[in-house]
Amino acid sequence: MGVETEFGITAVRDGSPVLSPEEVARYLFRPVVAKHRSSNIFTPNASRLYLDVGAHPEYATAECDSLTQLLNSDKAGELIFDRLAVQAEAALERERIGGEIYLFKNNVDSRGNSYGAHENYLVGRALALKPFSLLLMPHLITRQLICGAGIIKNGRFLISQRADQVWESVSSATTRTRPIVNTRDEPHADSHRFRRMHVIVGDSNMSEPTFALKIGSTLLVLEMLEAGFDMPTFELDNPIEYIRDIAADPTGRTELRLKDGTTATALDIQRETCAAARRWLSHRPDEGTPTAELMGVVTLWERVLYAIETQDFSGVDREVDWMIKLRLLTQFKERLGCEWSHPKLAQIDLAYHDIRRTRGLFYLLQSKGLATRWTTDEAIEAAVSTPPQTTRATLRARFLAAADELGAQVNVDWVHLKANRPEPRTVALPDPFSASNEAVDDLISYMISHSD
Ligand SMILES: Nc1ncnc2c1ncn2[C@@H]1O[C@H](COP(=O)(O)OP(=O)(O)OP(=O)(O)O)[C@@H](O)[C@H]1O
Ligand SMILES: [Mg+2]
Repeated sequence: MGVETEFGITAVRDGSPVLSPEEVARYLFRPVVAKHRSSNIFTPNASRLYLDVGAHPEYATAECDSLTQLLNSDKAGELIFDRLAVQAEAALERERIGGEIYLFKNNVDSRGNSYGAHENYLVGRALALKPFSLLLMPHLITRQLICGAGIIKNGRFLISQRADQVWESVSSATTRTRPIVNTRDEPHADSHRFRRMHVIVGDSNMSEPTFALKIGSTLLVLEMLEAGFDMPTFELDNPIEYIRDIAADPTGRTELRLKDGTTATALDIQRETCAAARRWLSHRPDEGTPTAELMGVVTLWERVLYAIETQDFSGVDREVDWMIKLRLLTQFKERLGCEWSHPKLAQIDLAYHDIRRTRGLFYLLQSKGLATRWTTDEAIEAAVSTPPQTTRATLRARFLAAADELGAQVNVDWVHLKANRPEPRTVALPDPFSASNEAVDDLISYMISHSD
């Protein structure tokens, strides 16, 4: 699995923006470009940092094979960017521009532009992607109840940011029509054995337990579908039609029409999916994400659905992003006696996603114990410099570290490691689960023996 996150960026001095977001992003990437002569690189933890044209710096985690490992890598990306932001602030200061840099881990900017949080799940090649994606669809459109990040939009509170931004269920395009599952066939692995399921409907999460719910629940559904486990199938008439209605309804009571003429609510779909996942736990092979970890996911999932059913969020409003945010916003709304459209509330909504640990509202809540943890600062810090040890990411990291030490010229992508000198030599890593490889050892020896 891997998660790609695009960030919003701005620099502010004396309350007003300085420089365009594109320019701020270039300041952010300056040390990266100085070292690598590129703004598209792999980091020592084997993840990818990327600045496309435009203003949304992206971090794509290394390949992970368990949930908490993935969470740590994702959170490490925030730290990597935050540290670059601190360096960029110093550069702005030196150049007498000044200002503080803000990086937002959200999905919609103040002008309504949307940017993504993409989830990648490896599945077997034997599955036909389109029917499989359709089976996954009921979960993907209703899971916002458990893992939405919340947003104020057009004078009301919605539970998900991305729900408003997708227009199709399954397709190969990412920008034109924005499908929920992207079928572009780029497995970044042996294409005879594997597929990469690219899910682009999720919100970026600040809360650790919410991230665990988003990834963990989807992983469990994928596992059940791949294993042919007996789970409820909801054949929706037109899934995409409902995604926005569900986002606007924190009660989960939105009724969805099924192909057989009956209806089910979003909450029904979540409850039955979660119940199947609970049963699956005692059948699944205990590999990849440990069953004990997924047990924690299912237990939280059940608690969140119960809170939605009873409309008493108090038991989980430190764990689910949209509930944490709703609670905070409601306090301010009552204090101000204002409508949802009040600009102060929009400001709070945005500040929730500020990744600076000492400034962002989410992190201030977390430091006060008002947002529960799933992992630890130590584990996240370790993931800044250390790759996942159980996937090919560890080979990439070793190769990059050796090249860095030797000053050797190399090129790397998800599948390939290439030493450029004296003669170009490439090693392919088509199996993401393979964490040792003699050819990589040989390639490193080759670099060592030809270093000056
Ligand atoms: N075989 C695989 N199965 C699942 N995930 C994978 C696999 N190989 C790589 N990944 C993950 O997929 C993500 C790829 O990120 P990247 O941003 O490079 O994706 P992309 O969709 O190919 O490209 P782009 O964002 O440039 O369109 C990473 O998080 C990586 O860990
Ligand atoms: Mg990407």
